[in-house]
Amino acid sequence: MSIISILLIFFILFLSIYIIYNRFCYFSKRSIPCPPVRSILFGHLSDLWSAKSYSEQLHQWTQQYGSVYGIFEGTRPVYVISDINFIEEIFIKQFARFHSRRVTLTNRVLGEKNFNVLTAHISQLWKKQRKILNPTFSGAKMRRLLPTINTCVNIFMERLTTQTTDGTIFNIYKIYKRLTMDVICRCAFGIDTNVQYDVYNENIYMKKVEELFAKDSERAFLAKIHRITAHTLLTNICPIIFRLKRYFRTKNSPIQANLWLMEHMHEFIQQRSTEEDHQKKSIDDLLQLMIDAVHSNKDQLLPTELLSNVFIVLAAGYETTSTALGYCTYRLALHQDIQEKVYEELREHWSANDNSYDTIMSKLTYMDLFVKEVLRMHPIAIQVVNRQCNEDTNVAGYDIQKDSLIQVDVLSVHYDQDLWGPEPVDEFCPERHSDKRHPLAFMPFGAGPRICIGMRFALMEIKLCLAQLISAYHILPSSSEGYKLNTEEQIVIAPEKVFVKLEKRI
Ligand code: HEM
Repeated sequence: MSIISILLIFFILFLSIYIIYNRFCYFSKRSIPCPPVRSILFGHLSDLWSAKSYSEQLHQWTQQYGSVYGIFEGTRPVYVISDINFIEEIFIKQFARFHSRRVTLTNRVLGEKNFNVLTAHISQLWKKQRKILNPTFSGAKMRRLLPTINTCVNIFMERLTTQTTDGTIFNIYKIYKRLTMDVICRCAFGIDTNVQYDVYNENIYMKKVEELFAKDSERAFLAKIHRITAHTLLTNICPIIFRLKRYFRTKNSPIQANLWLMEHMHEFIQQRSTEEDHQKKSIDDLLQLMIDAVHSNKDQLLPTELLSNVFIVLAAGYETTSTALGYCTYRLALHQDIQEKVYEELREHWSANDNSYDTIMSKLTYMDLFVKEVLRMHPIAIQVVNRQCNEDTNVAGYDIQKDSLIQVDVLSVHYDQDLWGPEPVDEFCPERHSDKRHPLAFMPFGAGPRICIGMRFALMEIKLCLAQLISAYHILPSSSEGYKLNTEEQIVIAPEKVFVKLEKRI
């Protein structure tokens, strides 16, 4: 080897080390604290992926490094924030510069034409979709869906009577999953999948959606590599490899389940478009509402965008809501006094025949405080509460470079004594929500213009189900001592199981 080649190799090596070193100085140059970097390839991702819980790890670092600190995804800087003013700047005041979330491998594989309102990272695209979809989730439209949800809850109650006899301990979370799947399939596509009666676990949609959530698709090997190459010249390499892999049909990955579901959702839309106008008029589901919204809007959605949004409603509406119901039930079993207060309120203001939207959403004020406290203590989908910086800017005195990422540490916000005192933040206390708090202190559904579009839908479903359940049954913990939940974090932070006993109220 000539001396020139050796020098060249050394030069390239030196230059690469210099560039990487320089990248890792991003936060120290800005006097922002940063945990030690243990992997020059993955940055802090190796710590986060090996931690039991991604969100707990961020929360732990916040306690060590403060309410604004930095970590690296590969060499990409990520601001982890729980400072309320910083959050307000990003999510509201400077939203135009932070309109998108992290772009994942799934987004890249599906491509721009398949973006939905959750994944769209191009401002115009997201704005157009959100504008078209917002009316679909309005209070008035939710009112129309309430009877359908009620039908599903009635089946749920029926299943409870046949599956449980007094005193039997059982995992109610499993039954909630079937309920929310039934609700979303009926409300979104008007189809009765019979999933609540599917005792042999044969429902294919249920199976595919479970696969979708079984593993965090962002932790698959290729997705991990994508996370570190996404903002380098190698950005397209992982999507290309994935497509090749798909060609050779690798089974059971969440992305495969995603593609399978998309292909089958397509059939529903096709079927709906062949129906006569007079048939469609009698249909009250989200799909039809979306189709109507598309036609009444001059910025039309592409058929692929419509499909992708139909899919995201199914995916986002299932796991999150069943998990919220699981946590609510756990808290009711644990705090019998609070359960009695919810029950008393129901006796006073609600009857099974009066399932009006206004009663459920406005009259049950203690139920509202209770659900809020559950979601404060058990926020579910907090990894998605992130924003990407699309233009260099200054936020609260910090210079933020284009392409860096902002991740909100929601756990630290929800457990901040200054925001949630004077009662200790580890105490379950629904009443604390009666006091006026900073609007961004409560972020289970995110915040700002990109807040969860299905929030109203989810709350309606949760409250209606709890109203029926608490009126009919006394919920008891499965054990009198050490009644605890084991949780695991994939895309959502979910309990493994929620064991309870039910006793019929007289
Ligand atoms: C308890 C239940 C739910 C929780 C905790 C939850 C949580 C969240 C969170 C944290 C976000 C991110 C918001 C942000 O970045 O600021 C989000 C976005 C979203 N959620 Fe939900 N969600 C729930 C139920 C639902 C339901 C039932 C649907 C649909 C029917 C839904 C559809 C969506 C969509 C489409 C987005 C993306 C909105 C956008 O980017 O414009 N979610 N959700």
